[in-house]
Amino acid sequence: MENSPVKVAAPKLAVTRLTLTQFRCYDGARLNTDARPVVLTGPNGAGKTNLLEAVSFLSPGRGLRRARLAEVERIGSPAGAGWAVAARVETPLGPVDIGTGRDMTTDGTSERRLVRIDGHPVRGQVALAEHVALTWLTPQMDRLFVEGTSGRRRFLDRLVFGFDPAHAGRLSRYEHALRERSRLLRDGRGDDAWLSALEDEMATSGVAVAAARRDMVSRLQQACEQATGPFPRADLAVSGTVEDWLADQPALAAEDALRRRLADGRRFDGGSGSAGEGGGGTIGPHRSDLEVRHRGKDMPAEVCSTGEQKALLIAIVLANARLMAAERGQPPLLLLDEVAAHLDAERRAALFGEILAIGAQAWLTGTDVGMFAGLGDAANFFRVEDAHVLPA
Ligand SMILES: Nc1ncnc2c1ncn2[C@@H]1O[C@H](COP(=O)(O)OP(=O)(O)OP(=O)(O)O)[C@@H](O)[C@H]1O
Repeated sequence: MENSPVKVAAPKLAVTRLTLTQFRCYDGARLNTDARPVVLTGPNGAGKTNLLEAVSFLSPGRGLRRARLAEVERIGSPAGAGWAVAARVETPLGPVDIGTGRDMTTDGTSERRLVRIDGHPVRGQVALAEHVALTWLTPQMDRLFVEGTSGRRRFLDRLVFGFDPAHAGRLSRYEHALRERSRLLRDGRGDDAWLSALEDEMATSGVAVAAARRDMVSRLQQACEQATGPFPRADLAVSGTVEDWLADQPALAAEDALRRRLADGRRFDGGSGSAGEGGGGTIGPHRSDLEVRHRGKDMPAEVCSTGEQKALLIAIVLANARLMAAERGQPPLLLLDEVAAHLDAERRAALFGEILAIGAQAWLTGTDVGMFAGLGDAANFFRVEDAHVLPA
């Protein structure tokens, strides 16, 4: 029997209304909640993860499935309808109405996402990070430590967005310049001044990206140190050439060094030698990695068991939420897809206890409502059935 855990702190950031239109399996759906955690239960294929995915579109990026925008549109929806997610979000600065969806004004092949904040269109998605911080754990992330570095970089960057919304802009400027430079080098076009301008952008935003990740990892490590309870202690490090430079030289010197290395590496980066994950150059923050070790086992995360890897991820996500609550007075939204089912009763109670103590609005899914009994009346419960959301 799980005990109803610890006191409920006042949540600071919470979705209180969510409306989906032509989104995945939903023709239309509306869900009203309060700031407590949200539990969604129902059979396989009912539409639980799709609701979490809808919430994930309240932050910049491609959502928790990294879907192409066209895939998100309900199969069988009226031609040209386009999908949309609208939400009322309570924030420490007051309520915000966020609307987002695929841009249907072009030829229907657009991968551009439109964003409206309080009814006003905003350029790009970066503005979302100024209002909503969110982190997710999905079953697909069970392989985060064993797959390529890009997933771990994305995971880390999402944590950084929560503290530093400008990180999203820096990252997209860096990636844009990186792609442009690769294209010019590959095509054998591009004069010196053009390439230098792109490399200058890469040096300034790239070093800022690396510095923000280093700073995040060091603060997150401290939050991991303070963890109590049954989740494993994680040791974190971010590895990469620029990160190494930043360990013993100021940012301006690192920028100069990166600019020089880029200018010297044009011939190599234009050839096949730079192929591989991230492409377009052998050094820079597109090559960095988040390295995680299980302290108790004294082992790198990638050789830990699947269950241990999941527990490490939960430990990191909770440490991040505690850190945000302490530093910003505002924990992030937590989207925890099928997390409870994989935990034993002790860890499940510890997870619920932490969520409530931090005051985060966590969105939790599972097939069995009994798994969530430990939350007592401290959560909003919904039953999801055949693409319909019903109060439990
Ligand atoms: N673009 C789409 N149009 C219509 N239906 C879709 C679309 N994309 C996904 N679906 C369907 O949505 C349904 C619900 O998926 P979802 O992942 O939300 O289920 P779930 O309740 O989380 O299930 P599980 O417990 O198995 O994880 C699936 O049957 C899926 O085929």
